Amino acid sequence: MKMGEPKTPLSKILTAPSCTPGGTKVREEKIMVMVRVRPLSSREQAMYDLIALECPNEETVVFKNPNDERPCSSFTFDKVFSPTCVTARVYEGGAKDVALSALTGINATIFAYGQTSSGKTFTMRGITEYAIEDIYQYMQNHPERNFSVKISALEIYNETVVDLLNRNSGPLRLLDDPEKGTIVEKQVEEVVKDSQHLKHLIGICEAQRQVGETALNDKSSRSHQILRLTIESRLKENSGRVKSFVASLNLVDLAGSERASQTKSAGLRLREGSHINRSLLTLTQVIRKLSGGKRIGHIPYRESKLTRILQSSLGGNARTAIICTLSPAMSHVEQSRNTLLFATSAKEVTNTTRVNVVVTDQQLVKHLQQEVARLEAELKSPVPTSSSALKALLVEKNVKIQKMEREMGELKRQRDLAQTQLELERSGRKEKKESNNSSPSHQVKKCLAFPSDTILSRVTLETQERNKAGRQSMLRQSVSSTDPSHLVQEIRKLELLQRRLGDEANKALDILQKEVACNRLGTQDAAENVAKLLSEIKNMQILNSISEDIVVKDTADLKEEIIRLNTQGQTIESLEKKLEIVQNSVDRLVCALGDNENTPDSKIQSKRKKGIPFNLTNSPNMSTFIRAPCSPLSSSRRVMDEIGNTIADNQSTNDSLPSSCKSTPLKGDQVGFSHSSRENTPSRQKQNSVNVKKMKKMFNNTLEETARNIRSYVTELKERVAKLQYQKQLLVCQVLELEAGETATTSHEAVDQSPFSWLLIFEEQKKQIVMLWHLCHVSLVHRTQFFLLFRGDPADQIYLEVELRRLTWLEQHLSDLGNASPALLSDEPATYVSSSIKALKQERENLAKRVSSRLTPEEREVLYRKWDIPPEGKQRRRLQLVNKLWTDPHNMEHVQESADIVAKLVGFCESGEQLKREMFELNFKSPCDKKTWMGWNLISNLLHL
Ligand SMILES: Nc1ncnc2c1ncn2[C@@H]1O[C@H](COP(=O)(O)OP(=O)(O)OP(=O)(O)O)[C@@H](O)[C@H]1O
Repeated sequence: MKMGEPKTPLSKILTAPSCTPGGTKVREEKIMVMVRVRPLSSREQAMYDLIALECPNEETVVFKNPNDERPCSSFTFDKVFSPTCVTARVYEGGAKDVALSALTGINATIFAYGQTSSGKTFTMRGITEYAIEDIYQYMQNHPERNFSVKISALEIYNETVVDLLNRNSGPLRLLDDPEKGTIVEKQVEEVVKDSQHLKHLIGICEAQRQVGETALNDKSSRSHQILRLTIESRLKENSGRVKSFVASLNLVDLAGSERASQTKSAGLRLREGSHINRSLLTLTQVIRKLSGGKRIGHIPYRESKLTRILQSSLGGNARTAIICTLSPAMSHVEQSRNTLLFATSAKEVTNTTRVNVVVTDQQLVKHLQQEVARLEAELKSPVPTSSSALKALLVEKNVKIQKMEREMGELKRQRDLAQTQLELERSGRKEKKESNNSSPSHQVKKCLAFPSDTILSRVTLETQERNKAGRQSMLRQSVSSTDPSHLVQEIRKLELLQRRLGDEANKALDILQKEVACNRLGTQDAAENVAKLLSEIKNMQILNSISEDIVVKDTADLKEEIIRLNTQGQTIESLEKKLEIVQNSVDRLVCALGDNENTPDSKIQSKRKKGIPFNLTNSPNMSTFIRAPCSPLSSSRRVMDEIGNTIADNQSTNDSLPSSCKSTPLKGDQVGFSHSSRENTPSRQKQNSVNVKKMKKMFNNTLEETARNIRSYVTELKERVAKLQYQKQLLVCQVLELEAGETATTSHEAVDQSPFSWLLIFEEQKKQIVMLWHLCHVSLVHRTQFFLLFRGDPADQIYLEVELRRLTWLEQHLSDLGNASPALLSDEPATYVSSSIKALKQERENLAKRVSSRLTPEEREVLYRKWDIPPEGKQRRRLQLVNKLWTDPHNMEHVQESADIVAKLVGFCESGEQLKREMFELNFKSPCDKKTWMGWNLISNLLHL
């Protein structure tokens, strides 16, 4: 018989193996329970006993009682062997695997349980014989290992332990060993030479065993017999690895439970029977307690010597198989039922098995030396091994894992995106081939659909260069499907806008000039500057007039259009230069106004300036200026209100003031005298003088602010021109591409069409935008919307570019203001920055209020832990959390997390409101520049009237 490796039926393995500290595997396994029904004995047949048991299949046994009307009860087990099954089949059916486990270092126990004369000894003899054969066969098949087999044997007779290999030793004591469990003191253990020797020794044990005759069995075993084979196996070549195992195979033939009435026992046999029944009862109780699954409460192992010795096999470190033997006779039905109930409990008992590794002295010494060396090294170097340090390492590891998972997610996203782009590109090419006259692409429409009041940032060479490659690629894609007449119409619309801008600039400067002239305000320099401005703006108008003569035809001649646009390109550049000059002029004007008081000239003119407030009320454009450049909350409005109040006060104290004084411009130095002619008291003089000074100061402030607003206005004009120029460039590119035709397009297709190149540009732009948001104190909600919406789709390109330009300009503008002359500084940069910071602070506070309602307590707790927010802090935890959002522009992981949290707080996803690109419409409004844009809107609206 060829020996295979011992196997465990899968159904018996409850849990996956896990590692013990010693490195061996531990697994839980239920006791294997088999039932064997013997044939009717000759005695039973002679008594015409009926068969009460049937085995319909290999797992079921059924009671069949013709005299009983109760329904048949059936029992299922791992294996059921009918009376026709030979012992070899019983062995192969389950006992074999268990027996051979001992060869691989796993303890094993096989025992037979059943009433007297049910066939326990008959079965166990056969099992032992087959096991011995297989064990030695296995050894032969594994020459690389050295095996050693030892045998010990004992019987428990009337609760006395007797050594079957040394009967003269008398009763043996049971001892408790902390490592080995229960051991039998002074028990002889014979080293087995070979299988024959083993069989011989087992024969001696059999011969030594207490056997007696009963009414049911001529050779009834009156004791429990335990044969123990201890098998040690070691690899012949010792490679330093632990490769030695040791395990015991217990082959247990129990004495049979018996009824005195049936066995007709008396005297000695009766006493034996009572001991047997008592120890079997304890076994039954142990099994029943263990079968509950949980080892709660006391397991009465110690109540019998049998259960003490078998303790490790019952719920301990051993694979156990129980063969329950049954007589099929009707006369033994009750005993058989008890046996089956025992078997049913036994199949619920779980053992925990592991490989018993033998560590040789040599290996132990080597291992200990290594351990000592390791401990010494630890002592020398202060490596953190404390639990807190380990915890920190664990956290760090988890963070790394999370990061890697996120990176993986991002990579997957990029891969999917690239694939989608590739597919789009392919289908695009296909469509392009099919029709060259398709409708304008969505992308181009978006490029051209700039709202008229969109404010674009200044076009810088750097930003153009930065994304030139990507943009051109996009343009190439869009051009081929653009209707030429549509392009020309768009160009015309832009030109119209451009002309209107020129008009607006002109009107604004005209107003300024009138004010200055009317009020004789400022120095000679200021007047000159204004005059200069006027001529400059007129110059711009001349440039613009070039395009006014051109009539838009329904069908555009593209060649003409290109030539014209090329010329226009130059004029736009000129216009931009002119605006630059205008802006500088306004700057000088503001400087002149600011310096006015400090110059010698200003002292000379100070007397004249005392009359300015009164003159100002008669200025034809005064109302315009009060309303125009400043918001209703602006300082100029407040100043004018104060002036009005002062005048009212004066008027109330002086009703007889000549009406002409209220409407006719007066010389500054006349003001004081005018009042003093009526009530020329020193106190009144002093009061008037204070009022005039106050008014003068306030008026100067008003003018300065006005000039600054004009400067902002001109800056905005420049922005618009920049935008127009950019749009024109786009259109010129498109027209040129169209003109170049299919050949050029095809040759371009090979260049820079890769979606990956766009993704690189996208990532770069995204980082720049995030940094600029941070520098410009842009709203967190805006950042979140933008960040979550634009994820790298090629159609996002125009939005990213516009945002980048707007922010670049804003940041540049803020730093320009910071570097401007002291006169310019005043409170403007402070207003810009402080108002945006204030708005951001307010926004954070509002978001913090949503933390409790939008996040569950668990989510909050996770976030507090993740973002390192202590329970006790100066601020409330939710505000601390929100204050940490969007604070690290260098860390894209932080940015992503911040966006996710803000999105949740604001409810972008829940509300079902999908974020749409169109919501941006290239028309971003930043909270930090509200005042400036408000002013601009007011001026703009006014001038359009
Ligand atoms: N499966 C079987 N096939 C044929 N004969 C069997 C079978 N099982 C047992 N016998 C016979 O039944 C008789 C009783 O068997 P056995 O001594 O093994 O019972 P037992 O359970 O050990 O009894 P006890 O507990 O009294 O020692 C024996 O003569 C044996 O040969």
